[in-house]
Amino acid sequence: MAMSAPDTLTLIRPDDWHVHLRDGVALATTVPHTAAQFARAIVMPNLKPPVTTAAQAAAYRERIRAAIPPGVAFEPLMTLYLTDDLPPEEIARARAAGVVAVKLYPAGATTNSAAGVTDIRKTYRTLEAMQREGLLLLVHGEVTDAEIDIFDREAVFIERVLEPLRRDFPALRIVMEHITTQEAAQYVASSAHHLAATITAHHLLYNRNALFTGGLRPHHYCLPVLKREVHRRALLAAATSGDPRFFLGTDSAPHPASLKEHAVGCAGCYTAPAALELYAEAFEAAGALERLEAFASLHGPDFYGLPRNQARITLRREAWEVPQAYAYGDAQLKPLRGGETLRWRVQPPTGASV
Ligand SMILES: NC(=O)N[C@@H](CC(=O)O)C(=O)O
Ligand SMILES: [Zn+2]
Ligand SMILES: [Zn+2]
Repeated sequence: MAMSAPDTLTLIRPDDWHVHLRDGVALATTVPHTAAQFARAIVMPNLKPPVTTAAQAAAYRERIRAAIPPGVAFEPLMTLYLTDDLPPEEIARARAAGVVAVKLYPAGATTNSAAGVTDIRKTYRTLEAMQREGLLLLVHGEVTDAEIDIFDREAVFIERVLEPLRRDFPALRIVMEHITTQEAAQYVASSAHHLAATITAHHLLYNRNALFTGGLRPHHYCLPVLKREVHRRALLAAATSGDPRFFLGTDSAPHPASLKEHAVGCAGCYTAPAALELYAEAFEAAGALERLEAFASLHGPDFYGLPRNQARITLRREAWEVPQAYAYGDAQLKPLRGGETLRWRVQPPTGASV
């Protein structure tokens, strides 16, 4: 990594291996933010209705491309949404259309997961096709059983779902998305092959106290929910370890402010406008800024079997205030840290209002 001065950090342009861009008018806000920082992004398929066919993924990719600002290089990498009856035949079509992965949402686990998988065994023929065709499986790794405490759902998922799944599909490449616990970090770090994990900036920066500091903080609510400090530290250690199984996935997940600040508030933190700055803050606090490039720009493409990017991006130590809100169609979208000052800034600045 070129670190010409401690106040400047230049790295290969990163990719975001887990992002929600939504659809329709939302794309005018989300796509410029993500494309300003990231060369590529794995685009989540949990639209309403979900993206379940190769043709839908290709059409969605065109809508995203139409929202990329002129002169900006950005490639959306598309995913399909796994359901109990996603036909195995769709996998070859998906691969031919450039789809790189399929996303497993246990039914009821998170936003727009109602159409998700009710029993993993129902998807086995499709998983076989994925293993054969080389598509990755991305997982939201939480069980949904009402009797399992929300803070334990990730660890129980590993034991009950992921471990048997990996035994049954030893050649399937799996990414445990947005891991939040020490158990998940240890499980991934101790797995010999075909398993990796993404980590969000907010799970590196906050523990569950952030949900209740001075009152209920809906903009810190996401799924999997923030955990204890011991878990945050384990995630930070994993992200900064240099272990190629861990890489960047923001899980930037926009919702209108009115639905976040609501009696039944939506889960998701909007971090895209300052994503790299937030990661830089977390890595710097761990004394590991020199490890940011591998986590943000190298490990992801290596695991996905895609080329590393050529272009570079520079962060400068510069105080700037994150806008309180962005226009989001007719609604308002409040980013994480809105109205607060960050100490790193991507050059040229990207977090401005759209
Ligand atoms: N992370 C979240 O809290 N929300 C995501 C869904 C998800 O990634 O689980 C969303 O789509 O809003
Ligand atoms: Zn998720
Ligand atoms: Zn997500």
